[in-house]
Amino acid sequence: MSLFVAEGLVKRFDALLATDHVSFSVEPGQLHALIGPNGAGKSTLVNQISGLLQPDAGRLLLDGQDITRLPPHARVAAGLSRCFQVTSVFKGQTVLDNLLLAVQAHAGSSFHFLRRRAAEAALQDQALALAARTGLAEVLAVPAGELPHGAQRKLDVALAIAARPKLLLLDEPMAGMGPAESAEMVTLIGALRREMAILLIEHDMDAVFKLADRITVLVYGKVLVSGSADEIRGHPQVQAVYLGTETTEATHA
Ligand SMILES: Nc1ncnc2c1ncn2[C@@H]1O[C@H](COP(=O)(O)OP(=O)(O)OP(=O)(O)O)[C@@H](O)[C@H]1O
Repeated sequence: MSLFVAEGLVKRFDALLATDHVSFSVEPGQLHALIGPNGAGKSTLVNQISGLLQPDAGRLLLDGQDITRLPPHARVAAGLSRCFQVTSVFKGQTVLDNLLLAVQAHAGSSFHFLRRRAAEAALQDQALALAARTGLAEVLAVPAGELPHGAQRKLDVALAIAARPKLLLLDEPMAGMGPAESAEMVTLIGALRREMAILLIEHDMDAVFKLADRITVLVYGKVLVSGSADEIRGHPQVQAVYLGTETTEATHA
């Protein structure tokens, strides 16, 4: 069974069909990338998946559960975490405090049987483990707002995986990064994909081809093609529409 299914999604903005009967699925353990030129409808689709926008038709299934009508926080509880293009950290708080808040928010009742000291120690352990996994162990005492851009994005990822998602939705995690920071983010995502399925929306094509098991290409709100990284790389229509050098979008990508 697919871990995540988008089935016949439709979203209209007046006369514009921004999502035109989009269907694709993410398999367990896979990193699935969603690419497409500017204006193809990626953000509109991601917002429907995370629950910020309601589709006009179609449905979304996560691990067999219909999540189409759930509000965003209920989707997180169901196992779908999103990392935003715009950072969601508390900038005045230290990295450690941000991690502790996130771990605590998702701990639920799991520490209720512990005494307060022991529960605090368990939360602290989880926050430190999260920092180690995401390469933030050296900057725990730094206020989040003072981190370099790349480290802020890592903190975003850390906050999203604190919820222990089944599917992690990464919305342009490399945006605004230089080559060194991008390379670090590719390494981090590469490590996470062993633990959870990932849906990656990204303009950086090198990163997409390095990381993706499957790629879905959106053009004018429609799925042009879905396939393995090799199939997409060699697909003539994809090359013409998206990877070709003749369009400004391709330069941007
Ligand atoms: N709230 C809205 N109201 C009206 N039109 C919208 C709205 N949001 C998006 N659109 C339109 O829908 C189309 C798809 O936009 P969308 O932002 O989803 O594309 P995108 O692939 O994410 O683009 P980019 O890569 O530039 O972020 C565009 O033509 C856009 O102008």
